[in-house]
This record gives sequence, structure tokens and C-alpha cells, in this order.
Amino acid sequence: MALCSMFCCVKSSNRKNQRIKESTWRIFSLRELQVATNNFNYDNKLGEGGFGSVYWGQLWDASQIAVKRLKSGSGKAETEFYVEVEILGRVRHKNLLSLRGYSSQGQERIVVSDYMTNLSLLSHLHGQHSAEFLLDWNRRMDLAIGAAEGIAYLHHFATPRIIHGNIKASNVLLDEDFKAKVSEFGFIKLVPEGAISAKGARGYLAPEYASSGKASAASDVYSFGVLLLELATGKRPLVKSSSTCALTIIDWAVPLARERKFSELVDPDLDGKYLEEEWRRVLFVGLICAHSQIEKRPTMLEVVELLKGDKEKVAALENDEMFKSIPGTEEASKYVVSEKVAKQESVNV
Ligand SMILES: Nc1ncnc2c1ncn2[C@@H]1O[C@H](COP(=O)(O)OP(=O)(O)OP(=O)(O)O)[C@@H](O)[C@H]1O
Repeated sequence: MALCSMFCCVKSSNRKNQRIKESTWRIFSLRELQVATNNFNYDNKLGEGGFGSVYWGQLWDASQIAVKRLKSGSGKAETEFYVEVEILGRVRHKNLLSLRGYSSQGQERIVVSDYMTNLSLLSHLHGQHSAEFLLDWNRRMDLAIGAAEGIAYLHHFATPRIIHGNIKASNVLLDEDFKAKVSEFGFIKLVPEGAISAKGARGYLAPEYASSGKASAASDVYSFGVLLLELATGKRPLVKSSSTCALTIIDWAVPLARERKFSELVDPDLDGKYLEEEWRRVLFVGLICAHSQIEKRPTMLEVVELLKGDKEKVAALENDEMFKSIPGTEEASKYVVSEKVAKQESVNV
């Protein structure tokens, strides 16, 4: 908390500065990053994921940065790292967190980006900012569309096309105006295969990605669907169903959506203040994205259109087979299967 307030103080005085520095791309020396992060001090640590740890830092010009130090030993050879990171560094879109540069000395492989003052969707939905209720419905809708546009850019317009591979709430960052900045796109190319299946991605991985270890545009769509469901329901990707078991948010939501029990699905933190039509759109789009049959999932471009409210497409979506009520037994047996799976995975909830 102390660390957070320190960041917030520095934040406002640096806003202007940060905007000016945003687009510069360069190689950092290890020494400069050591100075900026107080030698990768524990107090500067923002968190740790499957690839390594992220530190808050401040450069000589007072701009704030996030420094991702990839796990030692997992580093790619210098040339390979350089090639991949240079490709990612060229990607620019209003809803993607651009890289500022990198450092590659000895065994160290470090990626530098701007520090996002409002942290991540994870911290607002389930973490340190959740009690402040800063994500009203308008912001959530805006974040959903923004993040979808960022990912659609990666899939359909970036050269070469980029698969994100690790879409989740901690990788959707919020800038000072609460606009979505999707981070860590393409990082799966910077780390060894399998790093993603770490426990942090639980509940986000499409079944075919979890079993093959191969990410695809369709597996990104699945993960994005889970994210939409989190925004609509306020639940985590794994929903507690008993003291020892959890369901995926999809298995929890599908039966309720089929029975049109929306009041049981909506995030109570919204306190009834949301546009029903938009909320349903986010719910149904989220569910179709997470369809178990890959070919039924929309592309990210279609997701953007749907979220923006293409009336015909949304109506067709709500009438999709997936949301037709199925008599008793099938629904019940689906729950049992999910519970078994959850048990086998010894999910900790
Ligand atoms: N540029 C940034 N600005 C602010 N916070 C950031 C930034 N980059 C990362 N973070 C935060 O730092 C924390 C650690 O990030 P990190 O990416 O290491 O972990 P993760 O997202 O949980 O897992 P993974 O490595 O699988 O993405 C997360 O809470 C993330 O939201």
C-alpha cells in the first residue's frame, strides 16, 4: 500500500513527461535499469508471473517504467531475443502497451515499457483496488471494446500477425484515463514453450491450448471470452462451487444464461447501475468466444463488431444453439463432469 501511494504521488507530476517519452524505443543498459529499480529491489516489485518479475522504476528524466526481468535460465539466445523483441517493439496501437525498449546483457533478458498508473483489470476486479469500485459499467464496456480492438489489431493487421498467447486480467492494464492497454502480446515467443501453463493462466486457457501447448488466434478468443465474463459477472475465471471444488466461469455461466437467470449472473458490485442490453451483449459474446468447438468461436474482428452492438449479429447470437435451454439431465450431468475435472486439477479456491 505504501508503495502504491508513493507511485501515485510521482504519477501526477510525471504525466506530461510520460506522454512525451511514450513512443521512444531504445536499448537500455543493465546499469541504467539497476539504478531505475533500486537494483531490482523487492519494494519496487509489482508482481511475478510465469515469465519473470516486473519492477516499477524511474528513469533519470523522472519518467516511470515497468521493467520485466525474464526468469534466468529461460532466456533466449541474444540474437533470437533481439529479433523477437524488435518485432514486438514496432507494434503500435492505442489499446496495446508499447514496449520502450529492452536490455540483453549476459544472461539477463529484460523488457521495458511505460508504467500504467491504474494497474490492471485484475487489481480492479479482484485485487488491491477492488474495494474502491472504480470500474462502473461505462468503464467496463469501454475496456471490453478497447481490449478487443487491441487484440484484433494483433490478429488481423500487425505485420507479422501476432498471437497473444496469455490473455488474462493481469495483462489488461489501465492507463491514467482508464483506457485498456493490452500487455505482454507475443511474449510467448520470448520464453520457452510451456511457460504459459503456469497456474496464473488457470481458467483462461482454451482446452486445445491447454492440451497441445500451442496458442492460436482461436485460443486467444477463448481467453478473451473468459475476460468478458469476468467483466460482466465480477467472478474469477474459476468459480467456487463448494469448499473444495471450482467450476470454470463458463460452466458456471452457461446453464444460468440458458435459463435467462441474468440476475444471478450480474456482478453485484455494479449495484444495478448498468445498461441491460450492453451487459447481455458482453455476457453472450463472452460465452460464444469460449465455445468448446473452435469453429464456433468468432474472430476478434467479429468480437469488436458484436461488442459495438451490431443489432442483427447480436440477435442471432442470443438465439444460438449454445443458449437454448436443454431439459434437466444434460445440464445436471455437465455440472458433475466439471466438478470432477476441477477436483482432478486440485484447484485451490
Ligand atoms: N507496465 C505496467 N504497469 C503497471 N503494472 C504492470 C505493468 N506490467 C505489469 N504490471 C503488473 O505487474 C504484475 C506482475 O506482472 P507479470 O506480467 O509478471 O505477472 P502476470 O501478469 O500475473 O503473469 P504473466 O507473466 O503470466 O503475464 C501484474 O499485476 C501486472 O498487472
